[in-house]
Amino acid sequence: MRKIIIGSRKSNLAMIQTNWVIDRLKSLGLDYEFEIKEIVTKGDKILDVTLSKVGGKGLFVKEIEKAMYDGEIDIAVHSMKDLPAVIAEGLMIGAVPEREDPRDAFISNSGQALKDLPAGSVVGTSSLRRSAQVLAKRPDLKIQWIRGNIETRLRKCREEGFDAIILAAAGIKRAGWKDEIISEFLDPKTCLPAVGQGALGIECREDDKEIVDLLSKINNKDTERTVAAERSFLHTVEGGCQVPIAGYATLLDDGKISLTALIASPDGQTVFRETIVGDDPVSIGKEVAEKMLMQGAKEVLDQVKEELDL
Ligand SMILES: NCc1[nH]cc(CCC(=O)O)c1CC(=O)O
Repeated sequence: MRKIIIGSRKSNLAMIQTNWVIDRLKSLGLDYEFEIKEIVTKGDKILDVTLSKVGGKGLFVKEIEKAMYDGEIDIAVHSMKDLPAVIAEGLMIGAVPEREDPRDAFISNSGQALKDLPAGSVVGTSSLRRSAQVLAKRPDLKIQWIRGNIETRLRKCREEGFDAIILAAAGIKRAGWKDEIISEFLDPKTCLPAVGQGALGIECREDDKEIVDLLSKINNKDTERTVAAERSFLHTVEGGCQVPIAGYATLLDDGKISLTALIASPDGQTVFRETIVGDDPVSIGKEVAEKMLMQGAKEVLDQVKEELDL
């Protein structure tokens, strides 16, 4: 019997996600044993600067990928939205299970919705994507950077002068918090989710056929296709840095994919938003990206990268 070793960051959410995947794999009833190996990443160590300044995506994955190359672990469970658009050579996403709620959750101390918050209220987030979209709707609010895991942010929200914070609904739900702590589920029209938000990406070595085969059994085709469209958009526009970019795709009744993409300036004053419908995820992602870049989103992105010194 093969023992499969799964690498995980030690945060509460990472462990919950890893255990969720292990349960899914165990329920297949195959003869495997599973063990979790904790891995500390650079993103877990750096807590004092905004993520966008220290390299954004990839920060949570490098050490995990090294452990995979070294054969220390066989599988790694990632939040899809933390994965860079390009997966490291020799590794692959073996499964994208069914997506959790992709929306952002607005949590205010008063219980008020985003539109009802008094002018000058302080909203905590460390995501340029969220802050740009909040400021686009409510330029009268103040954004204050906040870091830490879900529990830390919820505590800081109450204790450190914030009026509200924004977190991914998926993380809150997976971590076992009740919907009642959420003041408002932000509609994708108000705050378009991050590429891959709410989905997990399960990484493995390409040449480990046994694991590739095993993971394919917990893949969800619909989630895989929609997330692939979002990631194709990300891949075409980005080049590895943290900018106010959002992408969210859904499946239509006729089987086509509808992909909405957004690129904004950090102050929310300039927003490019496009929806495109098609069959092939990779082509529509590329197409929507090229369209937006041509319409002027390229200048916005270049400006952001310059300001962040990327
Ligand atoms: N960048 C942090 C991160 N990466 C994945 C999640 C959880 C939700 C998900 O799977 O998208 C979160 C927390 C958050 O954004 O509130």
